[in-house]
Amino acid sequence: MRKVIEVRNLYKLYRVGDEFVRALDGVDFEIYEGEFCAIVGTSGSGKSTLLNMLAGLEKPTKGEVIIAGKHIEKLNEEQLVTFRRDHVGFIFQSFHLMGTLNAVENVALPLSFRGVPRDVRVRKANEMLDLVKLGKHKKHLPNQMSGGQQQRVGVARALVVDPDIIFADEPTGNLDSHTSEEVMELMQRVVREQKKTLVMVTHDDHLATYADRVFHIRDGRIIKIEDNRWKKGKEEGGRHAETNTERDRK
Ligand SMILES: Nc1ncnc2c1ncn2[C@@H]1O[C@H](COP(=O)(O)OP(=O)(O)OP(=O)(O)O)[C@@H](O)[C@H]1O
Repeated sequence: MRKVIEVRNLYKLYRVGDEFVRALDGVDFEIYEGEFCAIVGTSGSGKSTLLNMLAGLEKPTKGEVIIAGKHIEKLNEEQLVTFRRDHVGFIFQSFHLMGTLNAVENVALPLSFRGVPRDVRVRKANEMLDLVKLGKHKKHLPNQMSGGQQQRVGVARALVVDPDIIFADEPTGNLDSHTSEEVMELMQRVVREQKKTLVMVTHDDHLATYADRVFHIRDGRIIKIEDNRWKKGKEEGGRHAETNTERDRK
């Protein structure tokens, strides 16, 4: 199985007044093609900082982030924009949909930034909305849809560019618990069907159980990597046996 994300000895220090905050304090892991991974930790543990490093939105203080074979910590701003456009899809907590555009137009938007012809954009957006089971809401504006439906549009929009990796930052943070479970089931299904790699950040231990592997982060360190595929009895469970042990480095 192909390695899609490799993080080596990653540090991020922030200066606050005279002090340094170690937001990431020596992080190492690998994520493979087709995995659904959750990064879980309490507020301030370093989740968003880690996701920002993986997405190339912030530079690490030290260490390596290798995505699809590219050292992204070495890319300049312009190269990072290209890298994100070509390899990455995002799902946000607050959906980030355009209020004046209907569901099809919202999903098609990332394709227009790539210069895809209109008929192809519309066809792909329609396909993605069918995939997330929003066939009946294609012409609806965001304010004519529920939170769960809006996040389904968000999932379709992340998928439409056929990215190698999808990053999701608290994707169900604005949804009630029932709707959250539905969105998690949807993400689980699309990862499997579309063979995507999904990295999700959450503070919610229960939602993390939807992931294949769960990375527990505390004080900027990965303290444990759990493999849920064993519990779910999935066929490929053995692949990461070596990473399934407690790795408390304290
Ligand atoms: N720009 C910044 N300047 C200074 N300190 C920062 C900055 N960003 C994050 N930190 C600090 O780094 C640590 C990790 O923050 P981070 O936002 O990654 O945590 P988190 O797990 O995502 O928290 P939350 O769940 O509340 O979003 C915290 O101590 C935070 O105060």
